[in-house]
Amino acid sequence: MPEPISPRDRLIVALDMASTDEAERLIDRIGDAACFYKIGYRLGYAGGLTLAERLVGGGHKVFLDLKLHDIGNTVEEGVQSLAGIGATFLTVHAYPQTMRAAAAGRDKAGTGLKILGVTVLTSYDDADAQEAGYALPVADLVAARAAAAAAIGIDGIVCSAAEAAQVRAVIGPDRLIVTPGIRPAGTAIGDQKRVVTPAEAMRSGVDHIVVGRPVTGAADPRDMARRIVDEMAAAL
Ligand SMILES: O=C(O)c1cc(=O)[nH]c(=O)n1[C@@H]1O[C@H](COP(=O)(O)O)[C@@H](O)[C@H]1O
Repeated sequence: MPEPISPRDRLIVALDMASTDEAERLIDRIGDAACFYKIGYRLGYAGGLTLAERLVGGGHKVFLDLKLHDIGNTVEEGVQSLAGIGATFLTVHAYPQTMRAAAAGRDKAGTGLKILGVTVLTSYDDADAQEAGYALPVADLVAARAAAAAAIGIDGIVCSAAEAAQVRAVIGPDRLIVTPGIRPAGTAIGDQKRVVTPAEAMRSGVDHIVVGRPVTGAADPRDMARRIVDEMAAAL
């Protein structure tokens, strides 16, 4: 069975900010209320990879959310380059060829970096999936991609907590489930469609939740991070 994860380690704050200065100011304000940060497109393309190394050096955990998807050789080599940063997680889109290449890059690098397969984005509902050419309902597509990820040896799955129970049944107890689309009660949903509260996510067997705007846009981000951690702790 996997090691127990503390409620604070379960919260991953998405640093979707325009600059590393802005991100570092937010991390200072949050203080010890969080220790795990996600760097995605916005910050990653604005100096975020250098910040990632600094954060790892300072004892934080980092999730590189770069959602790689390309020909196999490019993905494998990209993963090998990123593995040296010392991040805990890296995302790739959950297409079998892409996941096999990412697993090969991870294994060649041997740094302990874990690969997460992004199944179906939490901003998609069934109509969005249909528009993109998929006949399956989102939940079935998520389960199929999670099964492929597990068979390939991917370390964890990104999906909505709404599908966590179905995904857990497919991937077993040892792989991770990481869920964005988290909205504490009373916070704005924005462009997300498959949203779940922190407590519901814990009750459905999720390992980590990713929270961006509800924390980064809060009047008091430290207080919001603490409330989310407390809500998870009470639900576990
Ligand atoms: O891979 C991700 O992290 C991700 C996958 C997904 O399906 N949905 C999703 O929202 N994300 C990311 O999770 C974060 C959610 O941010 P908020 O909607 O502001 O909480 C963003 O940085 C997204 O890029």
